[in-house]
Amino acid sequence: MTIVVERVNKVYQSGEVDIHALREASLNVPDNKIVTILGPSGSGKSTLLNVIGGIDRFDGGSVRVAGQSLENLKDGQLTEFRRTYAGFIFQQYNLIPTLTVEENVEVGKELSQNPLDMKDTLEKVGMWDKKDKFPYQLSGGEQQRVAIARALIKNPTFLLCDEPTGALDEETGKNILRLLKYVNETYGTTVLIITHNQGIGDMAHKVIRMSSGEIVEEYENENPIEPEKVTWA
Ligand SMILES: Nc1ncnc2c1ncn2[C@@H]1O[C@H](COP(=O)(O)OP(=O)(O)OP(=O)(O)O)[C@@H](O)[C@H]1O
Repeated sequence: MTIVVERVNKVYQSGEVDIHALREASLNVPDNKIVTILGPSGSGKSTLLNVIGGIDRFDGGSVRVAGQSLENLKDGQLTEFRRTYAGFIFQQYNLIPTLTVEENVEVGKELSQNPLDMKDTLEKVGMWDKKDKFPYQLSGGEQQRVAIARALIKNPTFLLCDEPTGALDEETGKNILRLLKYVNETYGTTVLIITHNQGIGDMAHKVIRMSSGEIVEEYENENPIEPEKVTWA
């Protein structure tokens, strides 16, 4: 099991008010699977991803990822864990505007002790021929490919994707989903995808629905559909 989350709570203090971003959240993610996380805005999806990826600490419960219990790790160890195992992909790509495609991906490579080959990785995402371009010279879909390459070159155990197609049109978005599926199948990388697009759930092996910090639904798809066939919403 790549990821085991058990009764995790996360509380943010906002002035006098406590915000329960996660309430007793429990979840198992088997190895090499694609998991989609659905739920309304503010339901705790990003918080769950950040907890699993070692970005956020949590308030009780346990998270076991790639054989490590995150609640027991000191800050430096948590940073090391994040660098070694987790690849992050965001809606807004977060590329460094003053660096070329190759230099942006190099940033990911430098974080890893066991990186993949640069040319191989950029070829896999279809961006080798644009390796000397800057982000502003690329379309949204191309920028997201670079962001995926930056995460992928670390050779992570799992990819955490927060609305990876949220800024993209249907055709480009489906291309990105196809790439994520390809990465899952080729490298055995576990892929977690947060989305507001219900249809994306149909291409996942497992679907989780969150509401008010709780995981309220969890089911497995026997036959996940191809990304091209996803109903776009
Ligand atoms: N750093 C923070 N400080 C205070 N409250 C926070 C913080 N981060 C998240 N929250 C609150 O925790 C709750 C869960 O937020 P989270 O971002 O996990 O939800 P989400 O489901 O990912 O939402 P969205 O779909 O809008 O991104 C929300 O009420 C949010 O306002």
